[in-house]
Amino acid sequence: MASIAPPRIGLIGDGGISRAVRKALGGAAPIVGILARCPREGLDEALRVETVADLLARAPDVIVECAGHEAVRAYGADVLRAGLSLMIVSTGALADPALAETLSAAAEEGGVQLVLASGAMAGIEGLSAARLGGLERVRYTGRKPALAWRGTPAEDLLDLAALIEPAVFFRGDAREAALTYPKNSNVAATVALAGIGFDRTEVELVADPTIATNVHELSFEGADGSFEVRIAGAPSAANPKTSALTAHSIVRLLHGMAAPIVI
Ligand SMILES: NC(=O)C1=CN([C@@H]2O[C@H](COP(=O)(O)OP(=O)(O)OC[C@H]3O[C@@H](n4cnc5c(N)ncnc54)[C@H](OP(=O)(O)O)[C@@H]3O)[C@@H](O)[C@H]2O)C=CC1
Ligand SMILES: O=C([O-])CC(=O)C(=O)O
Repeated sequence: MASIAPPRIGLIGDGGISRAVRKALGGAAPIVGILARCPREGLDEALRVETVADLLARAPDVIVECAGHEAVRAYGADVLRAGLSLMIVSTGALADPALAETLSAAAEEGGVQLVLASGAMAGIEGLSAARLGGLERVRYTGRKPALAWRGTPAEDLLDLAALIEPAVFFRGDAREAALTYPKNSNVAATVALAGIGFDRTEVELVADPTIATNVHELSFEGADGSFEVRIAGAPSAANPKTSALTAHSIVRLLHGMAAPIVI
C-alpha cells in the first residue's frame, strides 16, 4: 500500500527547541542538516551547515526555524524563494511589516507557504476560525516566573529577584510586545496574526514570582461567541523561558506532512 514518505527536514538553530524537536521526532523523519553558526557540543558536525545555501543543498522538503527573529530575517526569504516551505516559531519577526511583506512575496515567488507554528499557545485554531465570523476584541496575557524575564527590558522596569507578588510591566499592543520582547512575546504575535492583527490585539506581560510555569491567557469575543483559553505550560528543560509545548507544536506539523489522517 502506498504511504506518504516522511519529510526530509532542515533545521535552523541548535538550541532548546531544535533539540527538543529532534528528540520528539525520534527518527520518525530524517534530519538532513542543521544550520548552526559554530561547532556545538552534542551536535554532529556531519549534520551542521553554516549557511542557508548549504542547508538548501542538502535537499530538504521543509525547513524549520527554531532560532529567533534575526534568523527569520536573515534566512526566511531565501528559503521561500528557493521553493521550500518554511515553518517558524519566531512569529514575532512578522511584527516588522516590511519583513512580513518580503516573506509573503518570497513565498508567492517560490510557490510555497510560510507556516506559523502555534508554539506555546493553545486555541490558535479557534481564534483563527472565529476571525471568519468576525472578531470584536482579542486580549492576551503572558505570565512567566519573575526570573524568566531576566535578560529582557523587564529588568530595567522591575527588580525581578526582589518581587514577592505578580507585577504587570507591559500593557500595549502585540506589535510593541513582539518587537520589545522578541524571545518572550511570540505567542502575542501568533495571537495577533491569527486574530485581529498586531495593532488591535491587547497584550499584558506579567512577571510572577508565585508561579513555576509559563501561563498564557487568551480571551476573544465576536460573532461566533466568547472564548477563554488559559494554559500553564511546563518550561522546557533546556530553556526555562520557552514552554515545552513549542517544540511539540512543530513536531505535530511535521507529523501531519506524512500522516494519512491529519488533525
Ligand atoms: N512561538 C512560540 O510560542 C515561541 C517561540 N520561540 C522562539 O524560538 C526561538 C528559539 O527558542 P529556544 O530554542 O528556546 O532558544 P535557545 O536560545 O535555546 O536557542 C536558540 C538557538 O538559535 C541559534 N541562533 C540564533 N540566531 C541564529 C542565526 N541567525 N543563525 C543560526 N542560529 C541562530 C542560537 O545559536 P547561537 O548559540 O549561535 O546564538 C541558539 O542555538 C526564540 O528566540 C523565540 O523567537 C520561543 C518560545 C515560544
Ligand atoms: O514559550 C513560551 O511560553 C512563550 C514565549 O516564550 C514566547 O511567546 O515567545
